[in-house]
Amino acid sequence: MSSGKYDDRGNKDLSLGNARGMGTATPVKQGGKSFPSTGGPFLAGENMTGGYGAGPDILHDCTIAVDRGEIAVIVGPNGAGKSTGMKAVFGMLNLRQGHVKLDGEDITQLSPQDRVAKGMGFVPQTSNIFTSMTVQENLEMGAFIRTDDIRPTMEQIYDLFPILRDKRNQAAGELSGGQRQQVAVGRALMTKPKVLMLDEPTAGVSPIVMDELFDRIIEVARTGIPILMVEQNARQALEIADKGYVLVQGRNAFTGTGQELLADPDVRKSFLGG
Ligand SMILES: Nc1ncnc2c1ncn2[C@@H]1O[C@H](COP(=O)(O)OP(=O)(O)OP(=O)(O)O)[C@@H](O)[C@H]1O
Repeated sequence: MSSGKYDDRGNKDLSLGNARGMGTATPVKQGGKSFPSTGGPFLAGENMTGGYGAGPDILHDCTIAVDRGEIAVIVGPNGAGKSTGMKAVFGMLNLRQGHVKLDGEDITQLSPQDRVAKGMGFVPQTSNIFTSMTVQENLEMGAFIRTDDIRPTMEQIYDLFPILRDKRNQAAGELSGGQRQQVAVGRALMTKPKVLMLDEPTAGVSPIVMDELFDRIIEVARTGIPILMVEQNARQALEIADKGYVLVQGRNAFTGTGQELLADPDVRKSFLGG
């Protein structure tokens, strides 16, 4: 398994303001146990409280964020509100309290479409590809907001996911689970996002395919795109995470670096199977 510390591996794009080592280390002020963190996340949902429609609150003062050049992972039990937190950051929930900030700008009131135009890419957990369209058509659909030449981006995506080049004329619905997830991530990359959000990118795939997908995700992060993702495979995901959030019942229970969370006895006992 690869480590989340990838900025010494020749990532030329990380010069754009990697927040690591800048500012003073301060504890994250939120519910639950936290570890020191550096300031200035690139994308953050801060102190979010809200639910679906007129229903009860699912999120309670919940904060999730990702820094420049980093991978942040959200883990927690089923029903903890991980997907809801992602939807809130993407603008699919009306927050009663809290803010969403992108590169310092308050985008809480923007629609999901406007957030995409601002540089956010989101791969939802389900229905994230057009199964009856070919792989290439899926990628073209991903570029719907662009008016410039999309071919160079498509070539980059085929370089990143070579199997998609081989299967570009095949219906996406005929691909394996892991390959479909590559189509979904590739489609989101077609907008040339500044930040990528992934909701359970390894859902339903074998451990080997999961490792491959994580390696590809690390590669995407190395191109300079911060990644905020939800994962069921908590231990493996925290291994590649710069930052981790453990959510329980819509609240922050533990926050720290991936390594801190993996080493924490309480986190291990309750969420990582000892
Ligand atoms: N569209 C919806 N309308 C109403 N309630 C919802 C909706 N989606 C999710 N919920 C509720 O919100 C709570 C949190 O669900 P959510 O899917 O965010 O959890 P999760 O941590 O992502 O879980 P899982 O790991 O099972 O995907 C649950 O009680 C769920 O029933």
